[in-house]
Amino acid sequence: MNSEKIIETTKLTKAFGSFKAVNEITFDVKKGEIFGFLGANGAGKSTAMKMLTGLLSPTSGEATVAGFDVFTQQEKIKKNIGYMSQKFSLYDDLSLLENIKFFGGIYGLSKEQLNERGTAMIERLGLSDVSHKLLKEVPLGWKQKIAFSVATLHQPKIVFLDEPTGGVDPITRRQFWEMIYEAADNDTTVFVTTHYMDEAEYCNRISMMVDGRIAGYGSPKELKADFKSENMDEVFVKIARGENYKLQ
Ligand SMILES: Nc1ncnc2c1ncn2[C@@H]1O[C@H](COP(=O)(O)OP(=O)(O)OP(=O)(O)O)[C@@H](O)[C@H]1O
Repeated sequence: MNSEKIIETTKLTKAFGSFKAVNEITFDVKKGEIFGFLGANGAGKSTAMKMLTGLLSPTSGEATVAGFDVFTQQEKIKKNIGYMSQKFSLYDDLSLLENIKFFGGIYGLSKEQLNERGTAMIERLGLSDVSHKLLKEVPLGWKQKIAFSVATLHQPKIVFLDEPTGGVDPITRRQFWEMIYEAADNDTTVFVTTHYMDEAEYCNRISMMVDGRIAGYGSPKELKADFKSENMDEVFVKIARGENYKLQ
């Protein structure tokens, strides 16, 4: 990780009528960082993420993603990012390798790149022997790994992961996080939402949202010190209860 900012927001806001789903959030993400974006249900994470991925126009404030403006350069942003959602939209009736190639094609990779990177990816995942299996035949944990591979095959500058490990067991989650570390080691910035507080500990820095605003921001170590907590679970509970913090 270096000190170059790859995402930067200033008072970024999204209002639906008079309701501010995201209310003046200011934060930055550094290149190669694993940045955790946390908050209770309805705190405004998805709305913020949609603005940062060029899917939703902000109401006010400022933000750049990979150097591009979220108000005016949304198409350029989309070309420079990868995205994986909890409800990953891979095809159940395609094989693992076919899914990788199909979605890699959508991201604009050539046939040669798809063959080369798709096969290398499958090998790295240890799934070579089963690459012909249909997606519907494999466990959830494998699907998530494939979805992550698809989101990073075009080697984006930033990958956005929306609750990528929902519903899988701790060992599979741990393996998934190894992929995240590997991507970050290769200078891909990782922006990840999660409800698992053990995963929050794996992030370099975190922002925690409450009611559209940022209520906690810093490394896990800093947040534990700020909130006089032993672990991130405790930090989260204190923030969710509205204890001990100043909203941004
Ligand atoms: N299009 C919309 N119109 C009106 N209100 C909306 C719209 N989208 C989201 N909201 C509201 O904005 C608030 C924040 O929603 P958002 O989905 O961003 O939260 P979240 O933190 O991602 O929650 P979750 O973890 O449940 O996905 C919620 O109160 C939601 O009902």
